[in-house]
Amino acid sequence: MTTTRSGPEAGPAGAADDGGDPAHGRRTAVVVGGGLAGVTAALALADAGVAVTLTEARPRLGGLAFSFRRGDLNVDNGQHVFLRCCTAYQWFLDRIAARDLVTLQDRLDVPVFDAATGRLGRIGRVALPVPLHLGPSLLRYPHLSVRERASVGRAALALRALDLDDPALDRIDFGSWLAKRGQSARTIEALWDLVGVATLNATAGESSLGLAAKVFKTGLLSEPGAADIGWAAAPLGDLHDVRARAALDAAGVRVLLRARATGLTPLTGDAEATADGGTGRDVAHAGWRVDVETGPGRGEQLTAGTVVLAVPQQETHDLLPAGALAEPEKLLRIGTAPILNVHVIYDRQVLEQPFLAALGSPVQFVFDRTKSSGLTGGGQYLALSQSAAQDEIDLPVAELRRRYLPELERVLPASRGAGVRDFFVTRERTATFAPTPGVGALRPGPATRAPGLYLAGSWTATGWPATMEGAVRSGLHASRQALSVLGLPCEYGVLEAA
Ligand SMILES: Cc1cc2nc3c(=O)[nH]c(=O)nc-3n(C[C@H](O)[C@H](O)[C@H](O)COP(=O)(O)OP(=O)(O)OC[C@H]3O[C@@H](n4cnc5c(N)ncnc54)[C@H](O)[C@@H]3O)c2cc1C
Repeated sequence: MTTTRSGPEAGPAGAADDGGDPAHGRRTAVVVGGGLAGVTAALALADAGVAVTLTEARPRLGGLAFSFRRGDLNVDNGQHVFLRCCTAYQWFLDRIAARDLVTLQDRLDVPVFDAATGRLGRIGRVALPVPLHLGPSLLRYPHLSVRERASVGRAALALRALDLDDPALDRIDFGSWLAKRGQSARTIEALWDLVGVATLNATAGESSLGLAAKVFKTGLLSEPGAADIGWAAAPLGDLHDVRARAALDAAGVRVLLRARATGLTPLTGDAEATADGGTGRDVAHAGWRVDVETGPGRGEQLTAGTVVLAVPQQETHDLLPAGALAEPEKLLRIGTAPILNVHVIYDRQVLEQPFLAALGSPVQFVFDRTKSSGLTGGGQYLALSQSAAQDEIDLPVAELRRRYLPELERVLPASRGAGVRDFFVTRERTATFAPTPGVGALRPGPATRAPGLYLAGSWTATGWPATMEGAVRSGLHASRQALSVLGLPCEYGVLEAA
């Protein structure tokens, strides 16, 4: 059975004001998708006085950044980090009152262990202006020769001179660009890819120079503290689900979980005429009907003046009404890339630091998740974050176990002889959009040609790779566009930062 709820009826406080408004129904919104982009858009719209319904297909909020229970353990689907330059994500943490659930380094410090040589190096910063702040750690970096270290400085300066607004950068691959600037294969592996694979989810050769330049310029070459690393000190679900839900409830957003949007239809009248014709955003429209499946044979029809689609690109393509984008098939050409997480519970402590990066091994980054997972009993819980994991994402657990336990013994000598209490993996096959050269031309902005319909998601044109920062920014971009059309103020200056 399908029930119908209009936004003003369904909406919380403030919605009733629309009853006498000639633009009845316009100050109502449905946000489809409860990942970081959708939650952000819902909060921003609600904060401006719009009556919002958020509809999420899964039984929880948080999208791709979530946690789940495994026995007594809280497990993150994948290790998530942010940098101090991720101003929008930190705005989000403040908005959902979750700042107390993250840790942010006082000063960038990444221990890098080379399993082939047994040497430990560090990437860190000192109290000097950019780019000198990285100079001392680069000079001491043991994983590169003196000549290679000198070449890094020259490439960094060339990178710094790039204009991020130049669309030509998107058509060039980062690996070729680095090679042309004298970066050896070893320099790319031991330095550029160390950072780039984790942030872009692709090697330099597979990455758009535009996206790589965004990461390195913003993170390493803008402010001295920009690359200080932060991570959740609690299960991701405590932030992106529990606290986000509390913030949405407090803002009066109606949240529907297990509620998959299955159709989006312009309401009859003006909207029908404009949805496929691109007749301009100033044409009055009657709004949208969003069909939502809430269980077998059950559903709701939501109506609203504004709709924000904050779902992945494939789902967006399938929900978009005809004519909403000039070339909707472009969305299907945005590829995806996997991330594998390998979880190991040892019977003792084998890693002293919060995290470690590895070279000379398939192991990429190892994080200590003992405290945040709630593990008790004196053991240690390590999560290996393996980006750009195309070759491993479908391997059986037993094979991954055979591969990774010996590798961990090479990377973490203290794990030799330690007992393994549990070993499991989490696989995210479509963890991010693939940051391949040319992807920039495929990513749409927040506005569509259909009045009142906006797009959000880390895959939209934020300038950022697929990150929590990009997701939050996309939600803010979409809501800012919507609010400006509605004539409502949007007071978040955070978009101008970074
Ligand atoms: C393993 C892993 C590690 C990562 N590591 C990092 C990291 O270290 N740092 C970082 O910044 N980023 C990281 N990311 C990327 C980051 O998690 C994402 O970019 C971000 O969370 C995407 O948010 P989003 O809201 O754009 O999309 P999503 O999270 O995909 O949210 C979309 C939501 O829409 C819902 N949905 C889909 N279809 C419908 C429908 N028809 N109706 C209703 N709801 C629907 C989905 O269930 C989902 O909840 C990582 C991602 C993964 C998977």
